Amino acid sequence: MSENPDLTNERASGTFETNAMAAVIYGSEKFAQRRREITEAISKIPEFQDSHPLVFMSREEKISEACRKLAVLSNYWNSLIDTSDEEEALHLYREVLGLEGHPLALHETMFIPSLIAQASDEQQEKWLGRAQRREIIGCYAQTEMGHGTNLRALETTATFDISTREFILNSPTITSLKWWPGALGKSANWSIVIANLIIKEHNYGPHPFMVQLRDEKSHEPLPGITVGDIGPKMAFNGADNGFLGFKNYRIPRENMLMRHSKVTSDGSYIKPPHAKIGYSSMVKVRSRMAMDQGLFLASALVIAVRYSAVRRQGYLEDKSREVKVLDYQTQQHRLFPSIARAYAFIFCGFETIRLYDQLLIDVQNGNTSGMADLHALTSGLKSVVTYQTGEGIEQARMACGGHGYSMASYISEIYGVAIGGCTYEGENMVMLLQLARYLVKSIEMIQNGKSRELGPMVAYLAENESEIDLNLGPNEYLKVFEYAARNQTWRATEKFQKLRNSGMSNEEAWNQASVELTRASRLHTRLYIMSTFINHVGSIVDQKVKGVLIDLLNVHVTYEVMDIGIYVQGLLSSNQMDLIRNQLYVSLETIRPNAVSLVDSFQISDMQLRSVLGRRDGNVYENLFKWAKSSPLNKTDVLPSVTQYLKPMMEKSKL
Ligand SMILES: CCCCCCCCCC/C=C\CCCCCCCC(=O)SCCNC(=O)CCNC(=O)[C@H](O)C(C)(C)COP(=O)(O)OP(=O)(O)OC[C@H]1O[C@@H](n2cnc3c(N)ncnc32)[C@H](O)[C@@H]1OP(=O)(O)O
Ligand SMILES: Cc1cc2nc3c(=O)[nH]c(=O)nc-3n(C[C@H](O)[C@H](O)[C@H](O)COP(=O)(O)OP(=O)(O)OC[C@H]3O[C@@H](n4cnc5c(N)ncnc54)[C@H](O)[C@@H]3O)c2cc1C
Repeated sequence: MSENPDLTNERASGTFETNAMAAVIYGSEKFAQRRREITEAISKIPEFQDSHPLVFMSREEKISEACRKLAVLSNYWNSLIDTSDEEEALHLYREVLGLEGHPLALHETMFIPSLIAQASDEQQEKWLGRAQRREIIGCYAQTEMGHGTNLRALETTATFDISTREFILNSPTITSLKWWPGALGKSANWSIVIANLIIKEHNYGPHPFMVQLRDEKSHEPLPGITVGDIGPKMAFNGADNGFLGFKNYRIPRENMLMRHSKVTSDGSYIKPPHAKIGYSSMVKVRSRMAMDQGLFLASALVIAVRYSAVRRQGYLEDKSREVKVLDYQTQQHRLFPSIARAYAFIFCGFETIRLYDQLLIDVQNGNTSGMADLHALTSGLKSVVTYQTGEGIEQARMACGGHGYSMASYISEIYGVAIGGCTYEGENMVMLLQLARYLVKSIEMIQNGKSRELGPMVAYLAENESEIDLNLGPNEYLKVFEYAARNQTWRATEKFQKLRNSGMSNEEAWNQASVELTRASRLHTRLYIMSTFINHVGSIVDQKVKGVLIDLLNVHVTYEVMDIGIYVQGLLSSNQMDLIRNQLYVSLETIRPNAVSLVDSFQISDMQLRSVLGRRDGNVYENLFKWAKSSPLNKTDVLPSVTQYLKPMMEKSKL
């Protein structure tokens, strides 16, 4: 079937090459090209296709389907990608497995990175290759039923038995059961387990241990291990998140991951170079989240924008034909700022991934000085990005009207998976408060006359306000954001200090200032996102691409400033606010002809999107009907439930 002419026309109105834009989105022409090649190669392998639509499958079927594809994938892995390239691997996983989770997701995202960051050279020699070759499947078991946030209260213990030189693992209570780890329930046979290290009755706090859970031949749980699946979730049901308990389960001393902290055979403890170095796997995942969430948001927008260009409803001036709903200003206001955010998040993602890779090298060389900065940055970024991604996906769903609510759109599944990011890798409020600690410390440095020692990301906190001339473009909007973030950070810090100085405990003062503190963290992070977007656009060479991205940046800066209006009342007059509002409306119109091309540029395949509404060819209606007919409920005209219950009920009512 040929392409829907409405989409053909939209594509013809684009002013730039989508391949050139994809090169900007994905950081290089080479990688954008590799993504296309991988997608093309996968499309020719029939076993990678869903055996039937995932949305009609039960959980067991989803997990089985994911395992089937992983088994097929193992035959093609080396021929499809450069296995040393993490981004290629991720693209392959996304294309083949989609986003509903699978038994290797945590193996790749946390188990292997933990071995790289936490295992000594000898331990890597023993386990890393096996993990990378997928001879074993691992997970990351940290969260317990009773505690996920407050790691200092974890209850699982690893007690050193000096006589046998083993650790004895125990789960002393119900609440100490590990709860949530992905792939733990049914798939993983090894795990990195975070447990309190106890030597001679002294608790040294949470440390990582390499623990075998299941027999490598029979896959049966080993004696002393209780393990299983925690049941269905809001989404992500292709993953077997699990529970895990230990009863006097012994592992050799050499199974504590000892790159940083160490326990010698005589039970001596050697401290790590930084107290929080064991938290690196979390920082690794957080540093990826802006990218991953940006792609979740992008997926929902591809669906909503393409569909809005083929969906016709109502009239504007021309009464001879209904308009594309994408021509309504409300629809543009609902979708275009999110397109800008998706671009911005991906740009930020590349930046934080690079920063993590650099930090890993620094830490391996004994330099831990960058840890606090990256922890603060990624804590704020994961919180803001996951929240705004959730908002953007939900707006995309509503923008598709009734069909958006159908699983045929697939947007609800994208939403369910993405929104999990607000919780996993540190609950958002908690992580905003981690960033707030860093911001408060920065203000205290300024108060103590140490402004010069501030890092580049917080230097603006020490600056004075300057006049704003909004006609000058994005950098002036950045100043508006700096003003808002600076003002709020000072106000929140002063509130905290005032409460503390009034005699309140540090903890209670912090708690009573915490809503204001989280607001400061959000503004600081949104400033970082805007500034990264501006810098990125500034570095683009292709003039056509740059021109469109400047238009998109204009949508971004005007929308973001309008969105934080309450924080800039002291800086901007109501006339200036009106000016910005009008600039936003103008920029929505400017970007309109490029809307479809901007989402096409994400180059997310139909196979990955799984959306009837978001099909690249725009042939929505005939496929929607086909999809509905394939619903299991339509296998027969008369359901057994009708025969068994409704018919007798109706018959009875006739009497
Ligand atoms: C290659 C191919 C890849 C293929 C991949 C396929 C992918 C497929 C699709 C994937 C899609 C989805 C994947 C889903 C994956 C889901 C993964 C989810 C995994 C998890 O959730 S794991 C569990 C995560 N848990 C958490 O995040 C817990 C949150 N809590 C904490 O982090 C901490 O407890 C805390 C809140 C930070 C507090 O810690 P603590 O009490 O110890 O510390 P204090 O508050 O007292 O702070 C002390 C001091 O320490 C500083 N600090 C804290 N953390 C760090 C750190 N990480 N680094 C540096 N410094 C840190 C803190 O700032 C304080 O400093 P200060 O005293 O203020 O100077
Ligand atoms: C899809 C998914 C996958 C996961 N995968 C894994 C995994 O692979 N491995 C793993 O170990 N874990 C995993 N987890 C667990 C996850 O990391 C935790 O659920 C998360 O860190 C939040 O911790 P919690 O559940 O204890 O929340 P809680 O801390 O109980 O949060 C409840 C509420 O209390 C608030 N709160 C808590 N502490 C504070 C505070 N100090 N100040 C202010 N407010 C506070 C929170 O903001 C929140 O509103 C996963 C979770 C999900 C949803």
